[in-house]
Amino acid sequence: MTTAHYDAIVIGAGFAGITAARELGSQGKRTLVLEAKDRLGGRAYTETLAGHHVELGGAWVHWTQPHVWTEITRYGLGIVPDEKALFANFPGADGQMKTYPGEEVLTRQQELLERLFTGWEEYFERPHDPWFRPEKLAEVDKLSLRDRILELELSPEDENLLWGWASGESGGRSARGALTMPGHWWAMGGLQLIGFDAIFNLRLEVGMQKLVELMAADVRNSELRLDTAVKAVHDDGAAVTVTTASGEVFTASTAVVTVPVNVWKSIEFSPALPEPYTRASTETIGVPNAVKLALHIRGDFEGAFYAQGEEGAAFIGLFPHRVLPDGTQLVVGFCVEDWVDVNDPKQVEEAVRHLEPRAEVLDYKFHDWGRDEFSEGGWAYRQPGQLTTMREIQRPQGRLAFASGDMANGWSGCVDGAIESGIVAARHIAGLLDRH
Ligand SMILES: Cc1cc2nc3c(=O)[nH]c(=O)nc-3n(C[C@H](O)[C@H](O)[C@H](O)COP(=O)(O)OP(=O)(O)OC[C@H]3O[C@@H](n4cnc5c(N)ncnc54)[C@H](O)[C@@H]3O)c2cc1C
Repeated sequence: MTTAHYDAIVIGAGFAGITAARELGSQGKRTLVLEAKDRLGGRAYTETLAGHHVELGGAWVHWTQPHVWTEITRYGLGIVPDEKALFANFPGADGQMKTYPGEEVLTRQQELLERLFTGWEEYFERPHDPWFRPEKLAEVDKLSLRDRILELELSPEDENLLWGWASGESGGRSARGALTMPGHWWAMGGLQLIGFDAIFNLRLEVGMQKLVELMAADVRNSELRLDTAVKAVHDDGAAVTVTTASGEVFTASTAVVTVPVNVWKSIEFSPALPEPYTRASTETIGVPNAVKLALHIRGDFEGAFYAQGEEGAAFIGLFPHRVLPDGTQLVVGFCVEDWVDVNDPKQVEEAVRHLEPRAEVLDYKFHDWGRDEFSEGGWAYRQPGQLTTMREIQRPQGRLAFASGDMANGWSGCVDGAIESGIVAARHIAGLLDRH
């Protein structure tokens, strides 16, 4: 049993946790960071495939994302764009996969996205304060992406350009995803396509996990324990006691809980968390069945491509990443339901070939975020109604503050939002410590 006393215990060492620890350390507060995995980064997870960095978690960043861009500037990191798609495969009007010239179909898809968000400036007048116009938010927060696409009364071919996108981002079904999720990103990106589209293209040369490691190296007054899963958190009003899965006990004046929202329900909090917290965790914000794959492929075609399946496809999309000098390429795939066993290379190849029949899979790496007990889901993608109540789950409880990229005010669902959320939680905790 360990009894050392800290100012704050930070639970989780993803971007939110490391940011909170760095903020608190810079103000002279002593922290203990407890991380369940054997590495930093959480949903930022960089691997190597065919000799190149590939991201199995968060990948894309952009200068319109103020918090992550500050870190990129601070550490002087380079960025690389993904390969531009020369052709794109989508389901055509009859539902069968069809190849289009890349530029033509992607422009058409973008025009449809513009229609989806026409007039959207009314809803998020101040994007970093999504509740600024509550009466307007109430009008749209109840809608799913499916509701809005059906409202547009598009031709079957145009609808098919959107179903794969909408269902993929939503985590399997376009009826699951709240329209306000991409709508808020649209507002954050300057209420225009260019700002929205830009967040799906640039990655860090050194890999996303390296950024969190650089930030962690700058955390002062702190101890870090990896392989230390937290099982219980008790706030007795005077101090916080944290018990780990192996039975170790740590105490501190406060704690910052930065595990994903979906994981809250798996930790015993006493007193119990208020109902909105348990509801959000049980309903899920992070998409429940997210598998991300990095694939090394070759095929009898020139250049990079983009492919998007129909709603319900085994792989919801293939995104171009890098064409290698030998003509083979790295692509990224997402699988959002249990329709394919990603441990089985034959099933993976079949799913890839549904989207691009000429592709041959040489090798691949993946991470199943849904089955990962320390994330219980992938990227955050709220469901209808969840934005209206999100503010309730941001509130500190007693000596606990909560931080997560899943519930940021700004770029929720992104690394940027995780950093924002870590800063806000640390500010609250530092204030609490200073007052006592
Ligand atoms: C497949 C995928 C693709 C994505 N793509 C992008 C993208 O392109 N761009 C972008 O900006 N964002 C993207 N995201 C989202 C982004 O990765 C997350 O928003 C961000 O990394 C979340 O950071 P966090 O610190 O809030 O949570 P996490 O990174 O999940 O950190 C939480 C930490 O808590 C730890 N933990 C959990 N339970 C316990 C416990 N019981 N005890 C101790 N520790 C525990 C976890 O191991 C983890 O390290 C993506 C996410 C996924 C999964």
